Amino acid sequence: MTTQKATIVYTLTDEAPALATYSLLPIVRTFTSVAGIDVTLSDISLAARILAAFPERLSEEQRVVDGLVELGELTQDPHANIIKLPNISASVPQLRACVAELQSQGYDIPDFPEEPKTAEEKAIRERYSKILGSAVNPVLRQGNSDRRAPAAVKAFARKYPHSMGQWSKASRSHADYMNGGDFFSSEQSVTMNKAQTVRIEFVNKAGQAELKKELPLEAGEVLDSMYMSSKALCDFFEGTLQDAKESGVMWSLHVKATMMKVSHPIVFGHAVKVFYREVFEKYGELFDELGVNPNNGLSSVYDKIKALPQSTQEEIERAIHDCYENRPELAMVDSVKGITNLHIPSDVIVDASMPAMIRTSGQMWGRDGKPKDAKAVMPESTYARIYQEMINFCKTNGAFDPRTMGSVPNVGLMAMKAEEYGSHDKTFEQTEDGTMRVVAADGTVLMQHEVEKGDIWRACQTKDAAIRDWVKLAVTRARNSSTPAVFWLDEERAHDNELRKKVEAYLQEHDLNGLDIRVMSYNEAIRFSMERMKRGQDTISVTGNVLRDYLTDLFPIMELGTSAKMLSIVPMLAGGGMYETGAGGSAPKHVQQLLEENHLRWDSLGEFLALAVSLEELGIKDGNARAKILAKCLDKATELLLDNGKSPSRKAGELDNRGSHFYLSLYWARELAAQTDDAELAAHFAPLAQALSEKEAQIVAELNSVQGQPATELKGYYHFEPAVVEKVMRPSATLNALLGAVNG
Ligand SMILES: NC(=O)C1=CN([C@@H]2O[C@H](COP(=O)(O)OP(=O)(O)OC[C@H]3O[C@@H](n4cnc5c(N)ncnc54)[C@H](OP(=O)(O)O)[C@@H]3O)[C@@H](O)[C@H]2O)C=CC1
Ligand SMILES: O=C(O)CCC(=O)C(=O)O
Ligand SMILES: [Mg+2]
Repeated sequence: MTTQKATIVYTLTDEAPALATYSLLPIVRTFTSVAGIDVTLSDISLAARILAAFPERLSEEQRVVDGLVELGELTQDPHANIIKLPNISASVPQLRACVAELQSQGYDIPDFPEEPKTAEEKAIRERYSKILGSAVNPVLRQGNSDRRAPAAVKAFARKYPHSMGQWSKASRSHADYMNGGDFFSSEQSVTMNKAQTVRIEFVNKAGQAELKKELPLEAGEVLDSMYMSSKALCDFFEGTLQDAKESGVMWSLHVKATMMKVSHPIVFGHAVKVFYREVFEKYGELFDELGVNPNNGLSSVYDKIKALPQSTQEEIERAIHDCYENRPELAMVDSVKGITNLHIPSDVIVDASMPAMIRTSGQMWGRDGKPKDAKAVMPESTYARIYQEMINFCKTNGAFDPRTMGSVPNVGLMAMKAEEYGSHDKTFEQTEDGTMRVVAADGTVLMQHEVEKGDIWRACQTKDAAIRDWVKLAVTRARNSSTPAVFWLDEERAHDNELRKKVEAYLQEHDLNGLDIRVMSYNEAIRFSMERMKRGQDTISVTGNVLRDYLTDLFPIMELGTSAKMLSIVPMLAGGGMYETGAGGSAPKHVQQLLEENHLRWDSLGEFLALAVSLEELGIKDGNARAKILAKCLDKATELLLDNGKSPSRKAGELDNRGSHFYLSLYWARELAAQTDDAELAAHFAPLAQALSEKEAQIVAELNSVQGQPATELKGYYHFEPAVVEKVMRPSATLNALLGAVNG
């Protein structure tokens, strides 16, 4: 019944969103096929990316295509239409767990070499380093970011507000950050007046220069350099621990070891070594021999000491426990299992963890499973200050009220690996004292820092084309939403001052008539936005990459209870579109619940919203009228789903992810059957709408009755067996049969 051919690439990722895909994708395909749209699946899960990196070690049947490479190329195609679900940005412990699982399934994948020595190990490590941390998003995000809560979602949150913990003026929770010696205090920044290749060099105390990296830069590109003093960092950690102990608040650490995948694990490692100072002092040499790496958290100690005799293991475990006596109480990730904040660097990720804390009256979970006031330690003061501002605001004004509060959408600079996002290959942990410097092609020293052994030095680059597009996107968003926009650019930051000049210049390229566009420092910007938000007014935040990440969890979690309900669009520089689903992650806790009681509380609202925009865009670009109708009806279906309370519940036995997908298909089919723009399309969906309506009770019963007991073993966590997951995620024979009948 169709004439045009178009493709949406839907990503298969990890954990909860991957499970949800097994239920949602067959539904989506049933609908899109009538508009001649293929929805193809591209596997960019952690497991697939590892398998794709070692083809020569796998048999023909075991080999997989490198989905990420393919998608990376696709981003350069003006017709690209990609729906991107959240994926694991793997920490080393996650990567190792995935490797072990693949090995146990018979894949001859090499171990991750922690400290590569031979050439072969170094080559293996090199391949793994491309998979570690935030490795997918920077490749796919070939455009800037436009994240906001659609009107229907905001209206729903106002009508049915999520719970918000009360804030007391007496709360002792606060953010703590360095007052010197951090990246913020040392940042330098230059804008290239012409294209050239600069050199990053280290000059030792004897005056010998060592080339660390050559960096080809474009004209107009902004280059920053900065360092964090390891001494200042460790003194800071010690000070915060003593302060927390004396004042009786819990201690917690919030970093982004996945996205800042080189610098933040080192910061995390210092925290582990300072917290467990006695243990590392006493067993340091033994730990070195065993290959303990504190950057991987205390789990690395537990893991490596398994090789020791039982009595030594117990002795070390006792020493660990003794530390808890002298240190403040440590925030827990899982108090039942005794997993602390310092166990694994990817368990507490600042963008999600700080808003969760602020939403919970500024409290985190203690050893006894009870919520308590906490000191939130975020060493880098550049961004930590905004959290203190929000905490101050809540202490003064009480918790935000989702029924009345306004919205803070975000336009984020992220294209072409902007800012810290792309700093990984330009981050160096110093091995001796000396000078790090950036030297221009003509020999001029552009920037330099005196550094000491252990300091973390990094450079960040931001391309002019990305900045120009970001300014354009901000103006477009301000115009389309008739909302004031604030560029968050700190007067105290060297980098932001370079950006300020460009923003001022590029704004002149646009018609600003009637728009309210301002530039403010971070503290001023967040206060301004929160004051307006409290009065029910919206303010667009236009920010750099890290603030984009932080704010698109922070504000949505206050406004909507979760960032899963965000519309997250990446208009790519080459003309294509990527539609991210939500703004959060892959929710590992949800998988645990599915395994324990066969209930998946993952909310696919982000997927629904992304799909509607993806279809609409296809409709416009290809002149595909049916795609436009599908998009319009999908948006209506999503609104109905919200209004009728058909989102997943958190409790087993009630409607879950699968049930919400059923309702989406029911409402979508009804809307299509009822629309009058395309009679053939209406006739096509009328029988499905009728059948789904008639069988509603039966289907819901089939979907809910499987819950309450453990799900079938998925035969893997990172690399589960598709046939088994399909069975678990599609338990309603009635629904499957009805969808199958449409597909013929
Ligand atoms: N875009 C991407 O690819 C991103 C990937 N990640 C990756 O995700 C993993 C987990 O990160 P983490 O920081 O724990 O953050 P998550 O966002 O995955 O989890 C935090 C909590 O947010 C809630 N949540 C998030 N998404 C949904 C959803 N769709 N439906 C319902 N609830 C939701 C859940 O709360 P509750 O448990 O209370 O239901 C969840 O436990 C990491 O491996 C990280 O690297 C993280 C961010 C973005
Ligand atoms: O790439 C990542 O690791 C996560 C990114 C993220 O959290 C975000 O973009 O919101
Ligand atoms: Mg984020």
